[in-house]
Amino acid sequence: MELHLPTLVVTAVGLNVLLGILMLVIYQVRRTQKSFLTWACACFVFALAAVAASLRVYIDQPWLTIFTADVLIVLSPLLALHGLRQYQQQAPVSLKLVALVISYTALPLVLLYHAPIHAQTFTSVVCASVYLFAAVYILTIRQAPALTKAVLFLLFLVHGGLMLGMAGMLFQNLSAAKIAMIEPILNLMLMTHLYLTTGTAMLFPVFAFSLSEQRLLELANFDDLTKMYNRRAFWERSSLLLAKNRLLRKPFAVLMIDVDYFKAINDRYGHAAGDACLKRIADIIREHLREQDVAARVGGEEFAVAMPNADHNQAELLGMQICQQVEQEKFEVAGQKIKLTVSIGIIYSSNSRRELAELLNAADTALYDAKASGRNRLVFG
Ligand SMILES: Nc1nc2c(ncn2[C@@H]2O[C@H](COP(=O)(O)OP(=O)(O)OP(=O)(O)O)[C@@H](O)[C@H]2O)c(=O)[nH]1
Repeated sequence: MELHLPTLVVTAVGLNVLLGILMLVIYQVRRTQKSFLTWACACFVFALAAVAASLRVYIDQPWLTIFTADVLIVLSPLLALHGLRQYQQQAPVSLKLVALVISYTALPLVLLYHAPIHAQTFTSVVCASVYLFAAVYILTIRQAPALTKAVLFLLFLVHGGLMLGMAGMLFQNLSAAKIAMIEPILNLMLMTHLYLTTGTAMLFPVFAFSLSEQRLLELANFDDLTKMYNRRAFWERSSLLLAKNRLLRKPFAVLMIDVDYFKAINDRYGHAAGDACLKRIADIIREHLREQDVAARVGGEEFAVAMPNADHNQAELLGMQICQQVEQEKFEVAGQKIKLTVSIGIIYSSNSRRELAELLNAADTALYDAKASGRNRLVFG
């Protein structure tokens, strides 16, 4: 295959400058998202690096075409990674890691830049490490949508592998004569590197926006503490299930679950301990649900479960299991063992004819009765 490296370099530089400008425009609109500014810098730095490196053929100034170019080549993915960290943490992120890697890169390059092949081998190893680190890092971004995450992971992984391959080839052929022999392969690798960098940069805005979209959905539907549905999402989902069951004349049950004397737990052990208990109770509820059940945290220390197509015994069994497990559990918080109980009100509709609001009110009344008659029990409404 005929390689037109100069054309490709010009295209890559042009695209990265354009991408950098695009990120700057986004940053103007979203001043709070510093990551766009960092990604813009990464694009400009990459374009500068490509220009500096390509001048090698025309001028003999190794401090610029090798030392400066190689430092910039390492700086670009480091900045991209820094932007990802800023986006994930949504808080100021220290530049320590960037400064550290750049210092440790620049120092050996001061000694190596008069031997271009050695310098290029070293730079490839550092870049490979940064890309592989970024691949692992992207997997830790929990709330990222799976597809964008997988594509970015693959891009970083392939890029890391490519850089390692490049370093390996350069290392085995350290003499200039041998390098001339493998030049077409090196050029191909360089081309792939330019494509991969530009492709990755293009993905950043997509990644950032899909992450915000995902976060918005999470905020709209999920409770932050327990990761259960919130009251709104519970209402939406159980209304649909109830309507479907009504058509099929199938039964429907609702459980309202409330932690007993929870105020005393907060007062005695602190709010953080209370939070940890709520999280554990949410897990206990989750562990006993059937696949089709919908559970939610509908109030401070109140949970609800909708059980479509469940008979009376199944609703009672779920209530008993939750009651018993909470009672048996020793909630370990900050080295202390806390005992808790829950009260449960259950309402059962054999043909799902009642409205959701009516069922929830009836389950609430049953819960009130469970509290009034001594707590740590379940009562059917
Ligand atoms: N830790 C923590 N506490 C919460 C949260 N939401 C509500 N609470 C607390 O839950 C407690 C509920 O207290 P009450 O409604 O008086 O009920 P209780 O003490 O559980 O008593 P009974 O329900 O009558 O058994 C209050 O102290 C709230 O501050 C939360 O997200 N985290």
